Amino acid sequence: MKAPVRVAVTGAAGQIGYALLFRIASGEMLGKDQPVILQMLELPMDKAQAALRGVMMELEDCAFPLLAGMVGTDDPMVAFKDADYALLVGAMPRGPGMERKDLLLKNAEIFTVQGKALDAVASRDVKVLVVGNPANTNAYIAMKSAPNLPAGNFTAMLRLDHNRALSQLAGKAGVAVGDIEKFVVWGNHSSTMYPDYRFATSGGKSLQEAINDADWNANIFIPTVAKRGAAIIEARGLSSAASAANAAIGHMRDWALGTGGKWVTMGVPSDGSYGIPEGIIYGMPVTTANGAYTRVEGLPIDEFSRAAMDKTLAELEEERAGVAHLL
Ligand SMILES: NC(=O)c1ccc[n+]([C@@H]2O[C@H](COP(=O)([O-])OP(=O)(O)OC[C@H]3O[C@@H](n4cnc5c(N)ncnc54)[C@H](O)[C@@H]3O)[C@@H](O)[C@H]2O)c1
Ligand SMILES: O=C(O)C[C@H](O)C(=O)O
Repeated sequence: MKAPVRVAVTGAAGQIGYALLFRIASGEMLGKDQPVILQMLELPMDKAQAALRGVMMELEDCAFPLLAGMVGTDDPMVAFKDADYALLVGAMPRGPGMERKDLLLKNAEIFTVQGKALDAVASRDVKVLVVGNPANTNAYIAMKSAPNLPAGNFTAMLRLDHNRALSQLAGKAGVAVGDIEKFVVWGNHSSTMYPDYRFATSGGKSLQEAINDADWNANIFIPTVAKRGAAIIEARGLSSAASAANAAIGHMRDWALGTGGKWVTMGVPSDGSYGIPEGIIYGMPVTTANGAYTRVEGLPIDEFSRAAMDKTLAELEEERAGVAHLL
């Protein structure tokens, strides 16, 4: 049996937390041979702490063989102590009629505090996934608040957008969702994101050639993926939770265990490629192996894509300027 690893989850008693923790404890994220210690953070309020105690009772009642320990706390310094993985979920969700960036100033402070705590006490190799919105800029805030950790340890979740797009593409092209490769969502987890299937294949055949419909791309596909979060809020009255947890599991599993050459989308600090200024947390195609991600480099960017990539970049730069005073 492997030695246990420490997985910190914030917002553990929230909607996503409830859909996430049981899957981590069952081995779906890090493998069926990897014991985990769950370190769960909630707000220092009676209601939140009571809800967290309830979640911990339920985790106990599952008798997961891989659950080697649990910590429930309201202190980030306890939750992140020696953490190997940190899933930063706890933040306010948006409601109907809001954009995710409307949450920025409400949620920003969470990520300065948690970035500092990660910097102080987490494993130096901690893999951080920011889910709480606006995810890219919150990841940027956490990264900047943790100067002693490698910037590359901080990522934002665009995997839900990636998965949403795969299902739309599979439906349109009449292919199996699991056969689609070389797809990416560029930029911000917001309505400016750019889902891009120019390079995508299914069974080795080009999806762009199979679909061959520029109007569908611009007027149906891109807006459907970009506005899917809002459509779910409209339908449920609450933002996505099970699909968000599923995306978080996929993001972390791939980062830890590798994609075997397959592309996935991760929000990662730019290295300056594709004209994206260094440090901006931007959705990019990556492959992963041996616990590290590698950006897919050298893809051709046509005029339509350049405009879309610049638009989502401009929004990220605006968000960054809006939190500069906190960093
Ligand atoms: N990136 C994505 O694709 C994606 C997808 C879905 C949701 N989200 C975002 O994830 C976040 C959580 O969504 P949810 O539906 O689980 O919300 P929720 O309100 O159900 O749960 C959030 C939990 O976080 C806790 N919390 C708040 N501040 C905290 C802090 N400082 N420390 C620890 N815990 C804290 C709250 O008490 C609550 O229990 C929201 O910001 C939402 O917009 C992102
Ligand atoms: O849309 C939201 O506010 C929640 C989440 O980011 C989503 O994409 O479902």
